[in-house]
Formats: sequence, C-alpha cells, structure tokens
Amino acid sequence: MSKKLQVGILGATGMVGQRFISLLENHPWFEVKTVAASPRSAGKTYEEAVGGRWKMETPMPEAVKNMIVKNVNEVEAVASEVDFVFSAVDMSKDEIKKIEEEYAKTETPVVSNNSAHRWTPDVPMVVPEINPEHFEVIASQKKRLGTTRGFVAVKPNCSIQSYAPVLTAWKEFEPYEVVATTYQAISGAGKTFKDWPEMNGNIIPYIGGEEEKSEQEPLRLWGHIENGEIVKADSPVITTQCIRVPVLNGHTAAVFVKFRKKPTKEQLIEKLTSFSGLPQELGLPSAPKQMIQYLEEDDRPQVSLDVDYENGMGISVGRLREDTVYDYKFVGLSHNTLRGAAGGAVLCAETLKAKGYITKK
Ligand SMILES: N[C@@H](CC=O)C(=O)O
Repeated sequence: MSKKLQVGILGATGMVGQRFISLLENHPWFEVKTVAASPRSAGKTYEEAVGGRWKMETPMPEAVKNMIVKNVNEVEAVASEVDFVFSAVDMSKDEIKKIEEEYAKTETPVVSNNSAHRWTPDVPMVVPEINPEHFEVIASQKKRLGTTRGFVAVKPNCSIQSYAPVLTAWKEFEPYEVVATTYQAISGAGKTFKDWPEMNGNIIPYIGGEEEKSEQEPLRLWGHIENGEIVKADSPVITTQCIRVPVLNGHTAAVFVKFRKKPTKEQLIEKLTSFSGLPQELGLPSAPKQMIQYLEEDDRPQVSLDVDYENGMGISVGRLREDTVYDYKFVGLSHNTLRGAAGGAVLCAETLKAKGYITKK
C-alpha cells in the first residue's frame, strides 16, 4: 500500500479542481485516490466528464483519466476511500458549508478553496507563512462537530495575495491605512479567453463580492485566537477596487500605504526579501524558497515575465516609491490559481500534515 496520504478532490472537473489534479501529479506526500463532482458527471470517467474543458497548461495526468467520477453528495462513499479531501465544489454558500462539514463529520479533514467557511469563527483561514498558529482553533471546531480527526480548514481569496504578505512583512512599521486596486485575471472566474470572448481587449470594473473579501480577509489573517475562535484585527483600514482585466493568470495590485512609523525604502525592501515563515523553516514541498522578490526595474512586475516566480507560489513586488498623499506606493503580483487557489490549499495541507493534523486514517 502507498505510504502517501490518499486524497479526494471534491469539485474535480472545474478549473480549481483541475489545478489540484495537476499540482498533485508526482506530489511527494499526497496521491489522488478519488475524484468527485456533480451528479451530472458521476459515473463517467474523469476524462469523459471533463470533455474538452481541460484548462491546464500540462496534459491531464494519466493516473486520473480513467478514474470513475463519484457523486460528491455521496459523502460516505467518497470519504471512505481517502485520508483527506481538497474542496473546490461549485454550489451555493449554504450548501458548501453543509457538505464540507458533512465530510469533516466522517472524520475526513477538508482543506477548502471555497469562501463559505472563511468567517466561521472556529475554522482557520490560513496563509502558512502568515498565520499558521490559527490552525490551533481546529481543537474547538472538532468539539463543535463532535469529531476526533475531521475538520475544515480554508485559505483566503486570491485577490489579497499580492498585498497581504507584503503588509505582513512590514508590520513593525505599523501600516494603518491602505488603498488597493486589484487587476484580476479571468482564470479567477474559472474562465479562459475561449469561454469568455467578451474579455478580449476589455476591462470590466466589477467582480461580485470581491471588494469586501479584499478589504476584510487580510484582517482575519492578522487576527488572534480568543476562546477557541479567531477574532479579526482592526487595523489597518483597507479600501479596494477590484477590476477584471484581459489577462489569463495573475492578479496584480496597485497599493498605497500610510505607516505610523515611516520606514526608509531600503528598510521596506529588506523586510520583503528576508520575509519567510513556517513553510520555509520546515522545507515543505510546495513552499517557495523566497516568498517575496523585489524587482528594481521600473517596468516590473509584469504578468508575462513574473507570474510563475517560484512555481507560481511567490509574490513579485516592484515600483516601490514615496507618494505625495500616502507614505509609499507599490505594485504586487501573484499567481491567482497557484498561490491564490489550489497551490495555497496544497501548502496548507502540507503544513497540516507536518503539524500532525492530517494523518493516515
Ligand atoms: N474571486 C476571485 C477568485 C479568487 O479566488 C476572482 O474572481 O478572481
């Protein structure tokens, strides 16, 4: 029997599900054992269920092509085969909350890309370099669910990854006011140019629900634990505008910051390039060696040159300069479906395994 942890992918046929499958091909710790999706796909081979909608740059892994897709709603049947699941299910928020807890109650840990549980007080929402200590609330969540092994853990929205790690690296200078405009790729909406031709040469200044997530979720990352629940931080105040742009992969953020203790530009760059956390300390398989790179050239970061930095798990920052209204401004770039989605969830699962929260059943 394989020593690797056996994994199920819930919502395996969608774009994030596909990204999980391609990331887990040859993963040293995790092996895809089963794939689950809507009743419409159930009973087909994975290759048939995806049809012509495989959206990854690399070919569909041979190991999953002939797997029979299970009905994601048949929780026991899926859970009995695996040690834990990644969730990228496409349902209403209430349905997602319910089904993810149903999986947890079968004693199957759930690592989710969905937003449904991001504000459930005893569900950790983690970027492993920023707040791995939030996994400690799993103990109180297990009490609530009545489980010994099962729980739900989530990762935050893709839009915040180009600036929340940067502001974290600068926390000793006490940023207190932040304005961010995000320029978000179409893959964030699960689309390519083929299935969203309207986006060719176009900009759409609206992404439903995105500004609230972009303003609030960083505060939860910087929150603390009180009585087994996460209490969000109340500073800095963040205001955002989120805009869809004609880019396939890569969310860019143009950000202005005011600090209580205004640093020099050199100090800010030093904090970025030396920033690291638990994944680097533990040498986790998906951890970038250097999480944030600073690019000196005036025309960087650029999506086409920099989005794949550190296999899409690193953040590229540039254009840091003093501002006439705010203290400083900069531009950040991150890969929205790698660091911002499936890759961020895989790194969470690796951290959970390393900390003993996910084990063989
Ligand atoms: N909601 C985002 C996806 C991030 O997870 C987007 O639409 O780009």
